[in-house]
Amino acid sequence: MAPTALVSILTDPLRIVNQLLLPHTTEYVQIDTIEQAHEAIRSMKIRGAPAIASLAALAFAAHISRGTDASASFTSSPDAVRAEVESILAFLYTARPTAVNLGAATRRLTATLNASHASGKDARTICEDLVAEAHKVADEDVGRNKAMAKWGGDWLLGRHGGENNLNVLTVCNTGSLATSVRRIWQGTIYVHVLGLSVVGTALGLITYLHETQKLGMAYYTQTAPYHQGSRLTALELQTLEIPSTMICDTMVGSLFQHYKIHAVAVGADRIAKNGDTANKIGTYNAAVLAARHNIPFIVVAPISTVDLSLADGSGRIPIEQRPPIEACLVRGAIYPADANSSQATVMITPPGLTGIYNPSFDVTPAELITAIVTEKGVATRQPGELTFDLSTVV
Ligand SMILES: CSC[C@H]1O[C@H](OP(=O)(O)O)[C@H](O)[C@@H]1O
Repeated sequence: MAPTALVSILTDPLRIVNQLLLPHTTEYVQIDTIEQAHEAIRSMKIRGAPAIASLAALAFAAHISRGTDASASFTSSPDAVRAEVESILAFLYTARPTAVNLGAATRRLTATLNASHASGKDARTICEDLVAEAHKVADEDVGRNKAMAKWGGDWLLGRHGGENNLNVLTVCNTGSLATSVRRIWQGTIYVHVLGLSVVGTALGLITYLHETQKLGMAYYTQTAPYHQGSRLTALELQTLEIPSTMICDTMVGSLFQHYKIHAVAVGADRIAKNGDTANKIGTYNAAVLAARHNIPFIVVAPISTVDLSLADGSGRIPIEQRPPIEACLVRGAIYPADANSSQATVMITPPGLTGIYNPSFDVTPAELITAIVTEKGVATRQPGELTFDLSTVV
């Protein structure tokens, strides 16, 4: 029974659901300041490349709006606005290094600032332009996710000759919790309302197959150590009653040996010009095994994830090294858990353990990727080519 939408009756301008506590605890965190937005991204209370960019944009918009309402010092002149905006965007950009969407959003808002400033607008008008653009950053996600889901789903169905009951593996979480779902409730803004239909990127493709009666089974990896799969993808697929099977990260090879898998579909945090793709740690493993088993490997991500300034991903994509302690802990509930279970964090390693490698992402070379899907369409490599020409999908 899908739960009804858990909507927080809010009296504050901006809140997010704290994804560190899902699925056992649904807690909304109030984001009042740029610093709180930075901390929420850094600590992964909110995560997912597009969702990170949307929160940054909405927190930025709230800050600017409050400033103009309170006639803050930075609204005294266009130059004062510029100084404030550049400082805020530079700070937000430092929250997490790998996902390019955050950087794309800050560059987009900087472009709006420069255009408004250069056109001689007064301080308040520049601020209004910035707030409008920031809201667009947050609101564009849902429409483009639906477009990607259809492009990718139709491409895969075409690849399999109209076969029904496709089995698709995904890694990490790429549903509505990783993208932007902004709702206005009684005049306030909130991001992520549980129970809403999952769209997302790769999980959007899976949802599209389900909604068109073409999905057999959605497989997903637990995705340790944050457990985006066990905690978030499991919650989203259960909520929408999509047939799904969870596997441990180490089981991808066995799954491919013993079950018919029609595709692997994953999201992305940064795609280089040649198609090399940074995504959640474990994605490269799945890509190597998919190639070994001749399984199509599909990357689904919005255009804002493509970084054309990078020729390729070899050594050029910053890979976030998360705190070692995060690989020693598991967040969940005391077993047996039920709907009223309270949150628990358990250490699984000996106290004081040292020597821990904990990269949050890896890079999958373009040659292991079969298709890259954006809201503009599907790119595939030309026969014999090891890299992509992404010009048709950006
Ligand atoms: C819709 S893209 C989500 C993308 O972000 C995840 O990383 P994290 O949970 O650390 O933000 C993962 O790489 C997903 O593919």
